[in-house]
Amino acid sequence: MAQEQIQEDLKGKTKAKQRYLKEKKKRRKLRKSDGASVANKPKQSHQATPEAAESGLEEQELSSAAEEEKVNDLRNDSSERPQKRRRRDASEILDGEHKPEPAPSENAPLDDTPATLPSLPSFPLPSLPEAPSSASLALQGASSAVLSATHIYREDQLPISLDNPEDSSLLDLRTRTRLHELGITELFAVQTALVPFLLSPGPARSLYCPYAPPQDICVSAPTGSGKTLAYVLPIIEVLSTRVVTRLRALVVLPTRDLVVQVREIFEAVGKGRGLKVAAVTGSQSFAHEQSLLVADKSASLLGGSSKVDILICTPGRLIDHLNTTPNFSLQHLRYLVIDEADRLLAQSFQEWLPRVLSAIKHPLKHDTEHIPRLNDIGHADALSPTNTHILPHHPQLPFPTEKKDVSCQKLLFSATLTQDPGKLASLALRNPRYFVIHGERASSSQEDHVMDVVTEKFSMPASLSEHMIVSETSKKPLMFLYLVHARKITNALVFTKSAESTSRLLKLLDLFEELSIQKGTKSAQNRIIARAYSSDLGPGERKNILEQFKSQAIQILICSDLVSRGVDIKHVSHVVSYDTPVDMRKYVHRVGRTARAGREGDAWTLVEEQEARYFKAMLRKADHLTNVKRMRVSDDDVSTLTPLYDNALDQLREHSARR
Ligand SMILES: Nc1ncnc2c1ncn2[C@@H]1O[C@H](COP(=O)(O)OP(=O)(O)OP(=O)(O)O)[C@@H](O)[C@H]1O
Repeated sequence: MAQEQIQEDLKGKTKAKQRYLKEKKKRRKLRKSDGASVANKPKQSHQATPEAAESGLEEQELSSAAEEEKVNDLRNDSSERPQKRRRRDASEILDGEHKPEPAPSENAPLDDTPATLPSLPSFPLPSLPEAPSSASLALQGASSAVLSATHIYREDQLPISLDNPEDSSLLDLRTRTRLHELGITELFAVQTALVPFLLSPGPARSLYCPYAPPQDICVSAPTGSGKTLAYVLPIIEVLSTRVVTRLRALVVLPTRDLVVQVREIFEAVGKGRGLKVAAVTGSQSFAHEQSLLVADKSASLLGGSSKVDILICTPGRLIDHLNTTPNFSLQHLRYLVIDEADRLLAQSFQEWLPRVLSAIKHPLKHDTEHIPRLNDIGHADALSPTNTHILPHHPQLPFPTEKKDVSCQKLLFSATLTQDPGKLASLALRNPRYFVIHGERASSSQEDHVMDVVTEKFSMPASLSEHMIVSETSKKPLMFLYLVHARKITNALVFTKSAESTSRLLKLLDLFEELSIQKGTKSAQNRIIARAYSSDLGPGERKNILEQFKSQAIQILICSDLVSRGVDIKHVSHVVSYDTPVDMRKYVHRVGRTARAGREGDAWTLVEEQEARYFKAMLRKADHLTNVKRMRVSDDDVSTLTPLYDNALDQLREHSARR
């Protein structure tokens, strides 16, 4: 019985379900045919149909339809919403603060047209200030002395006349005659600017000028342009007027070779003028140097004692004498010359510069016990005029006691003068005056010249030709042999980076020459003579080798950078940088050993492939890349040298292995 009842119920339920499914089908059809209208159908409240209420399935169906409608509503409204949002944003900006949106009144008509906004005031867009030019940046730190430098050009030369007693160079007739004897008939540009300036009538020509102390001088002029004579001539001219011998000119140079060279020039030009010149470098015993410098070592003299008028020295030896030699005093100095100034300023050996500057200004230890009385001194001029204030009052003092300064004038010279304010400040220059010597007058404007000085772009001799050969490291010695044999380079200075590199290159060249003679490719008379020149050699040996090179008994001198600065050997026609110079200053000084005093000269740099980028960048930075021509050497160019070279290389390896 119960079984039957259950089956009846199931039938009833199945019928209801069938009815529901029919209805559902109908609705679906209707929805499909009425698709668009359904989409736009106004929103209405959903009421569950009685059938739907019968099943959970229907509820689900209805909620998804409602969802669909919501989406449609959102789509329809989407065109309006951003406008509303924009309006609110604009009012926010105008009022400067967020205002809550007013609630729309119930009767207010729906306004779909966008409200006209008041026009916004326009403000300039923020932008970065214009970047200053590199020129103005560079000039910012430049001193007024550099900006108002005197620029001179290579062609500004001044003839030295013997007929006219009043020559415009202001040189004494005796000096002019001497210059003619030495074959110098006109002043080079740097001399044309400096000699008349340093010899102008007035305090500039006096031995002491404590009340009108002279301006200090900084000179930047290319290598071989005659800077040495530019200071030698005025010093000889002014010091020749002296009565008593005092140390009045001190020339400081970085190397012994340069000291010897400058001393020879002073002696040659000053011949017959009665001035005593000495050089101290440490190549002689200290006691011997002391006996050259001071006459009296026994008593303590306020004014010091000197046997020389002009002293040329290296900084190290100078400090030794300042510290140790009794009565060696700089208080009478009229000229302090710092040649190759940038190199010397980079050298802090025993703090040489502050020590020298202090010895010029304060020559005496302020130790009253040791100050003798005026009567004991004997000579009124024993003490320099600047220091008379330390004497006890005496009515007959020859100098008034007004404010005065030391008469010493500092003269700085270099082909690569530094613009480093820190280094220049250490010199305590007095109202400095700059002189800069350039190449051709027409090549650049005055502003360009100032920029070149400030950015340390150095002038080069106009008569110099520059080349570079880029090669594999292993082929560099072969390239050197190519220059020597195929390019016939002779009277050459060859620069290497180290004493080791120097001796290996020399050995290779010697072996190659020997093999050439053995194989009969050259005669013994045509053998190229080369020597090494480095600081490893003693002073006597160095002097000897330099003299042989000057007399052309040696054709190739392989050397370190010891002789890259200042050394003046007239017949050097070629310079080879076997190892690339590490900076532009070094490059300028190396290549400057040739093409001196207007003569022609060739410079070659051998650049290893991996260094080429750096080397070119260095030249480009100095605006000099276009001046250095690249030369390509093919295998064919060196084919005749290669077998002997390989042979020489094998022998060199064996030689090195034996050592
Ligand atoms: N007025 C002149 N007439 C002829 N020759 C001169 C004159 N002045 C200098 N010389 C010669 O020019 C050469 C170079 O001079 P100097 O050595 O003074 O050059 P520099 O400018 O000091 O070079 P560097 O910067 O390389 O030291 C020397 O041989 C010198 O004798």
